[in-house]
Amino acid sequence: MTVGTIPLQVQQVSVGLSYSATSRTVLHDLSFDVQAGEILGVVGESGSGKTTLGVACLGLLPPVFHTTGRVLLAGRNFTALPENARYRLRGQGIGYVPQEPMKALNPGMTVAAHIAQTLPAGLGKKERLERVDYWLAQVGLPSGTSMRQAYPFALSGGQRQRVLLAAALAGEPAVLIADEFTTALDPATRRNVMVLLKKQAQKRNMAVVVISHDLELVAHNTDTVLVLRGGKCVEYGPTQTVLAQPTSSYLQALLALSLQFTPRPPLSLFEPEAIRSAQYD
Ligand SMILES: Nc1ncnc2c1ncn2[C@@H]1O[C@H](COP(=O)(O)OP(=O)(O)OP(=O)(O)O)[C@@H](O)[C@H]1O
Repeated sequence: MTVGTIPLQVQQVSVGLSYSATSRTVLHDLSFDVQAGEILGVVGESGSGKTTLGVACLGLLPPVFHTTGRVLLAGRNFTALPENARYRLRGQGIGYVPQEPMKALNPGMTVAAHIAQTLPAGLGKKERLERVDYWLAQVGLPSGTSMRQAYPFALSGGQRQRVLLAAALAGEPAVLIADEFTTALDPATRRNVMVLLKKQAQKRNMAVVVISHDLELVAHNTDTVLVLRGGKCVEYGPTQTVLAQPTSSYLQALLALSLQFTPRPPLSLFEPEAIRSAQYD
């Protein structure tokens, strides 16, 4: 990539959805850039269009969706490319960690095969094996035969998410879109993979889009944030500024809600009555 080129530019992207009697707009006229080394957080309530935005950037929305506008990768109009050219760019031009690991992993492929398929072409067998082990270790999974030869059904949810992250990072993409990729991870592992992602973004000038419900994760780990509501951008800018001075009533309410959380007195285990009578409103 030429120095100074912006890895990801989303320009006036709108996405409509039509099937049967349904016809509506899911994303409304979104525009933003993600610079080399930048991590952009995309937040918003369920159904606000976060995943649709990520998949639209990859040009992988199913036919019920209609996309207008442009997605540029390193200045090149990705949207206008024929599908075979876009296919070649996925993995190393633009990588993806999908939201649903079990759907994304091929049940007939081992962990090693998932990671190896995104590695740069032309590596020898020994180097491929070493790189698979390297990426497994990077995401905190054991390297070695038993993990390499495991099939997805034998993995926990958090292990599956990390295999997908390892596979995406192994492609050394210029742009990475990671959709809710820490939901099945314990807090320590979540922290470690975020540290890994930040280091990779800086080391390789990778532009990253992190899609998440988790305001805290976004607050601590992203440079910029885009808040979606009903498919519209209601806030966009440097994360610390946007979170410190929210202009939309939506983000103000969201922030107030996260601050209002007060821990409840602990319930004694093995006391079903206490659990039944507890108020979780
Ligand atoms: N394959 C599909 N067919 C029809 N409608 C869809 C499809 N995928 C998504 N939608 C609709 O598009 C809208 C945006 O969905 P999307 O998955 O992008 O939201 P989201 O913000 O990622 O939600 P979540 O946080 O729950 O993952 C929703 O109204 C959803 O119902």
